[in-house]
Amino acid sequence: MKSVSYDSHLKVCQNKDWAIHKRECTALQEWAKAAPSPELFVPSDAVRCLGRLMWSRQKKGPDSTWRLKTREIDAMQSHRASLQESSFELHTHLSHALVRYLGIGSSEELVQFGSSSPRDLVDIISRFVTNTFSITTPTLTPIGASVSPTIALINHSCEPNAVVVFPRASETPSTHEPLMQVIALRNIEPEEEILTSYIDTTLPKALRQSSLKETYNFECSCPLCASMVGPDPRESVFCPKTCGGTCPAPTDESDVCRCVKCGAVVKNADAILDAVGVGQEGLDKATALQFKDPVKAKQLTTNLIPILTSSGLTPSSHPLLGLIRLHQSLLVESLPSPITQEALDDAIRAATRSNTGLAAVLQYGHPVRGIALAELGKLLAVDEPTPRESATPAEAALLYPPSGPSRLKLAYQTLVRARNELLVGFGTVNEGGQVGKDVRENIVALEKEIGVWKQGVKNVLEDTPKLARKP
Ligand SMILES: C[S@@+](CC[C@H](N)C(=O)[O-])C[C@H]1O[C@@H](n2cnc3c(N)ncnc32)[C@H](O)[C@@H]1O
Repeated sequence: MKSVSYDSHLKVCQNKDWAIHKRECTALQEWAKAAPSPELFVPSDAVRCLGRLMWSRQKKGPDSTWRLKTREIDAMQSHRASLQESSFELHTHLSHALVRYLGIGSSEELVQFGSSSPRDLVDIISRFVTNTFSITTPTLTPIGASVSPTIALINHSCEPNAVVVFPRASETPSTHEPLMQVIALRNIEPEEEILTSYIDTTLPKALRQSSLKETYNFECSCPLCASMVGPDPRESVFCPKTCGGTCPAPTDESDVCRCVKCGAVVKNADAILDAVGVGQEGLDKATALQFKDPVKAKQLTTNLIPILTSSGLTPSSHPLLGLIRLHQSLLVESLPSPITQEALDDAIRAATRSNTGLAAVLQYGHPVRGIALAELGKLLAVDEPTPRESATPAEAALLYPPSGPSRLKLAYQTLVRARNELLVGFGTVNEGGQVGKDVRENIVALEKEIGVWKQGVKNVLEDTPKLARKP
């Protein structure tokens, strides 16, 4: 049997957790016994988090902390009375799973959790769905669910002025869990509302709106959703006459699209619509296969990206950006050992396209941009297994990624940009989070390497005339 233990200095946490842990441990064992397949041995993060909420409601006695927490959670917004039909399935599924996890056999048994009826249970589920945050690693991979009644007071905008992150604060010893923080992405004026984004804002308006409606039950009227100005880079195609401008991508409602710069008309609207449809389907499939069958997922992204690119979509457009980002992570995950120049260069090209796309749709300092730039910078800084023989300057200018000293210089510049953005997105007080601190170390190491290289060149230059003078 596998076991996890608390560090000696985390005894306080262990004692605090104990009351709930006793119940959770039994519930997890019972759940695993009834699981139809090994992938379902552990309930979802949502069910586990809801289980903890219910056990904390069940906890009676003089412990005022639990009472306070329960009161705060009960004060959070619920949409029970106005649930969208599209979210019935999610709520029903969560209710069934929760009841099974808690081992509740009848509605009378709900009373011990402070709920008198299934209606109360739907309220709890709705509060949970409406107010939960994903817990993320320092590189923004979701690893769990969390409820913070205070942070849940913050409303949504697709153009947020703040973000919720979990940076490892500089004064926190590395063994402690990083805390949830709200970081301002720009100066926020007194009386100005603090707004975060609940969803992926790289998605086009229709998808953002449907996701907000389904999960949070409101229609967003933020400046980005209300904006009618110019094509949205999330759904745009390059000018068919390659004038440098872009055109709004065709949609089912409107297939007459013109370049905003030169007015040229997009002729292949149907082909673009088809490519977007196929791309969306492929992205869903590849995302589902990402961990189960990464080879197949990579095959899908490899085949689909050229189709969408040749239809004219810009790299910031949906679903091309999603495919490029997934492709990059699949390439990085499958880098061979020892690494080959070809695999490394492929990963760098994909990371560069991801960054180009993200820069067009996310504001400066957004944590996702910072992390993506750091990934690109780190890839560029990897020692080249077989650097290219020096080409002429004209040839070299056409080759990407560059090789040799130019590559080192680009790695350095990219990491500096990454650090500046990470300081914004994860907070200067947190030194840009764990990734910000790692990047700073990479920059220092590169400065030394570039310094050594420059010194080497200087030495060669100084020695060359003397050597040339030799008979
Ligand atoms: C996490 S809560 C935010 C706090 C909530 N407004 C409250 O008073 O408790 C999310 C809910 O707030 C509302 N909400 C958040 N942002 C909104 C927005 N931009 N426009 C309209 N309603 C919004 C929606 O009802 C949503 O389900």
